[in-house]
Amino acid sequence: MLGVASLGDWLGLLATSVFAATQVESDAAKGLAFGGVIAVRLLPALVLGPIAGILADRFDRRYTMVICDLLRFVLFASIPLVALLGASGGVTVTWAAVATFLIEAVTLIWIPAKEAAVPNLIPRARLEVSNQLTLITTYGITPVLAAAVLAALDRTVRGISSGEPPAWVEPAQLALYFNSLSRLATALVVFFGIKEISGRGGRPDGPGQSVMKQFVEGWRFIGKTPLVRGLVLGIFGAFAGGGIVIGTARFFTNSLSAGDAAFYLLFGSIFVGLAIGIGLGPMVIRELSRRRWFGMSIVLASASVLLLAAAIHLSMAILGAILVGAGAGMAFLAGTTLLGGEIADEVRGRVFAVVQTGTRIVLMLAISLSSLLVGVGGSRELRIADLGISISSTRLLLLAAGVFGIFAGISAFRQMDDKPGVPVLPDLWGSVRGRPLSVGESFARSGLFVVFEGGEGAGKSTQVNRLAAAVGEQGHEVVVTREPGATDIGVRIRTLLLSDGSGPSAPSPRAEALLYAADRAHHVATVVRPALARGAVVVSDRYVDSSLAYQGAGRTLPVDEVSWLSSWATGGLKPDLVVLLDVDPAVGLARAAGRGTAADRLESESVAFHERVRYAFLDLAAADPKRYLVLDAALPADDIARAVAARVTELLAGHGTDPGDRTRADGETEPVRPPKPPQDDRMSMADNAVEAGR
Ligand SMILES: Nc1ncnc2c1ncn2[C@@H]1O[C@H](COP(=O)(O)OP(=O)(O)O)[C@@H](O)[C@H]1O
Ligand SMILES: Cc1cn([C@H]2C[C@H](O)[C@@H](COP(=O)(O)OP(=O)(O)O)O2)c(=O)[nH]c1=O
Repeated sequence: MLGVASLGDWLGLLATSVFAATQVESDAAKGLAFGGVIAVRLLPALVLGPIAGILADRFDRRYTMVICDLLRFVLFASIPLVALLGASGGVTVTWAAVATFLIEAVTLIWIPAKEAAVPNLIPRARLEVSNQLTLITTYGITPVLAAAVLAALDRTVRGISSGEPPAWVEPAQLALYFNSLSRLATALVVFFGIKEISGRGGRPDGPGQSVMKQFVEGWRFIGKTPLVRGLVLGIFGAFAGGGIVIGTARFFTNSLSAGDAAFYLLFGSIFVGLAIGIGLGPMVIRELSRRRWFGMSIVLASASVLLLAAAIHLSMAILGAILVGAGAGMAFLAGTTLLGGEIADEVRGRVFAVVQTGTRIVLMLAISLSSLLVGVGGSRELRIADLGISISSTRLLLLAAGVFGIFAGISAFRQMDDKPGVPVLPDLWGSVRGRPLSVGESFARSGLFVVFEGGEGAGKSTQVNRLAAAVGEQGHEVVVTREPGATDIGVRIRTLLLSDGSGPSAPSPRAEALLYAADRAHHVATVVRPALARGAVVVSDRYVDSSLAYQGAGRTLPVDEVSWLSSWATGGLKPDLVVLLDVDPAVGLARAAGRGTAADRLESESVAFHERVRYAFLDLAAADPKRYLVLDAALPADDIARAVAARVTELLAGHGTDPGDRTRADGETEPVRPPKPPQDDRMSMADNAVEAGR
């Protein structure tokens, strides 16, 4: 209903401002005229915005909406009726202006009441979809539709009446009647159909607070709540960027030596972008944190303004405009949804009023100032003859707006980030593919976490014990542990995983991956983290990499899915050092067989399986060489033990002897002081091993 009713508004704004601009000659005057019309249209927001918010919070929102719509019904209808009743041209035009002003004023009161009511009607999870619909009809489809409908109406009327049509079927008048009736319909639907808008029993008397106090309180709430402040500033920033693009578009198309058609194309592109952003945005980013999405969208919009500033061809400018629209649309959608979902009912009306008043004022200032500025500066431009580009004031303004917007986006992002420490781009990428990164559980950690990895019979158990003895001798608390099976629950999981040979009783690959992850989650929570928090050196026989190698490469499950599962299980805990004992599967399996115990379910896998596992381990090590010590497992056990002890001693020294000074919040973050790369003979051993693996 809202979408249909706002049909004429957009076209009106555009048409009048262009019309005004064509009435004067000089560039500066054009700028002034274009900006001036828009400024006048948006002026009522300044006066009425604050009042609207208080009305929405103080009185029954349903009655506010119904009264506003009835007023608009009368006002819209009055414009053509005055002319029909035979008023003189001057009176008609004056009344049209007065009525438009009044309609604008009433709309200002209607919107916050409606916006504040919506979150009460719709479950939170559906809020985004509802906003999507409202915004896309208001900003995305309607302006385009309005142009099409008006053009079609015009042609039809002229076609039927062949010649000058009678006054009452003038397309513009028909559109006004249409507007008028759609308002009446909205009023009736809201009054009889959506009684729930009144909320919890209505609020006929409003809270017992003075209007002034309510006003001040609303502003204080916005200023003091970081999320709301970030949202409000971010939305303003997005509108300022959009405003500058609209305000400069006319002159910008000139600097591309493109005509009026190009201007309309550029203007239309912004709205196409808005529709794309609002309509498709949520589908693309899926589970991404909405708070992060908001900041990122503003950065996207601003960066696209930069693209626009640098555009040397109309196609580049159109792409820029579409992206500006998409970014602004997504920011607007995310912002509105966050505001609706996270702000208490009592202050919601005022916050929405500030947003709508603010956006109008920001838009007004951005459009009028920028069109004025480029109008004045339009004649001064620097031609770079060879490239055929002119560096006009328009481009400089766009450049400044883009840079400013990027800073605004980043600062909004920082203020309200709900996943601190989680890297931004991997999170975005993961979300697009349906697996957002989770926040690393933070805890104060002062110990050292060393993990041994490698194939069967590589000598991990042997080396774990050797290292534990060596570190213990240095006076550190050592916790020796392993996966799977270091806890009571783990022992039971281990039985499920490794006994029961093959056939239908064996877990399926995904079940196997989940069981290892379950063992790991419990192990990390009950053994590893508490020990690290105490400052102990934790030495584990296998950890996450085993899952990546065995379940990922071995069972050929997607490695990034297994990785995500493990990082969810561990809350992002990464080892400080992974010692990879690289062994030829033939050698390792023979050694394992030599232990005299029966081969378990995984040991019985094919040689090809174990080959895949081996190369997966080597790939992981090659991807993060700082964190890994790769050793050839064929070396004598004593040599290996010495190399490992040396590296761990170095790490312990690097952390300082007092474990207390290494307190940090752990997560996906690297250690504060990353271990130094291996030196001397250990280096050559590592290289040999990696070399052997290639
Ligand atoms: N560096 C080494 N050289 C030769 N044999 C070794 C070496 N390290 C361990 N072994 C032997 O290989 C077998 C498997 O060792 P183990 O530590 O149990 O490996 P894993 O825990 O990796 O399966 C044991 O019999 C052990 O004595
Ligand atoms: C930790 C882990 C182990 N495994 C496998 C590797 C081993 O074959 C098996 C048990 O490992 P392990 O305890 O090292 O057995 P052993 O001491 O007999 O060598 O579990 C995985 O497949 N995924 C994992 O995440």
